[in-house]
Amino acid sequence: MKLYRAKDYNDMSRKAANIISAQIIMKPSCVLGLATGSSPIGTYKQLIEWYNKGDLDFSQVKTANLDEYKGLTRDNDQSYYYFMRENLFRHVNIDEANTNIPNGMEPDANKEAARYEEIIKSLGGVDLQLLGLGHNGHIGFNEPSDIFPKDTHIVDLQESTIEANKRFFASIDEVPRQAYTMGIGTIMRAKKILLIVSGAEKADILYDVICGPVTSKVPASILQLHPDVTIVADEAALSKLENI
Ligand SMILES: O=P(O)(O)OC[C@H]1O[C@](O)(CO)[C@@H](O)[C@@H]1O
Repeated sequence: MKLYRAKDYNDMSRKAANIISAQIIMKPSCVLGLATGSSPIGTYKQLIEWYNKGDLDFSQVKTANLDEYKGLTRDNDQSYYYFMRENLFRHVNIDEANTNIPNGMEPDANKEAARYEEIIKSLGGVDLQLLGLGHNGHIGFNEPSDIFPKDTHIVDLQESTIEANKRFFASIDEVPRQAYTMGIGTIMRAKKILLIVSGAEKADILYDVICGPVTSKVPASILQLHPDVTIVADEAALSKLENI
């Protein structure tokens, strides 16, 4: 694992955007695995800024998002489809046909999981997977459990995740209870992984991810076994890792 220390959220976002930009410049037709949540918003803003300056071209880039809430339509402002459109896609020259997000409205979970896994395969796999870190150690929506789920699947969200994400909804009752997510195997098959972490409330879990045992109780700890992981974390998130 390579670990880069950022001063704060903005510095983390700039460093992460630099790594993604380098990927796009070195392979214009790359496949980016993308994430939602608060963590990547600054990274996407920075990429948009560089695109507007003429420094980046997304015309050949393909994307596959990690996850999507089950039961939210694309025009629901809390769907991850909506999030990606508002926070990145509509601001750059990416072809919508080249963007992929699980279909939260597909009622047949097995069918949607198989379809999404097949799409990632047909893209030739993910070149660079961007990840945020859940407070309970989840990546995508792979919650702590007894196993590392292999492929894309449907998941029951844990109370702590529902609690953490209720800030985006009018009330906790509106937070979906299920989501489609890439599996841990899907994520681990990415050629490179970029994990971004910000804030003191992630310090304990980031310590477990980097220094703790590899365990499905802390899903992101599996990243210790990936050959090409870069972590960009700010000082607050790294506060339990002073000696590293
Ligand atoms: O960046 P946040 O908002 O802390 O969320 C962390 C992770 O949780 C999710 O939002 C899912 O709950 C992921 O998409 C994200 O990477």
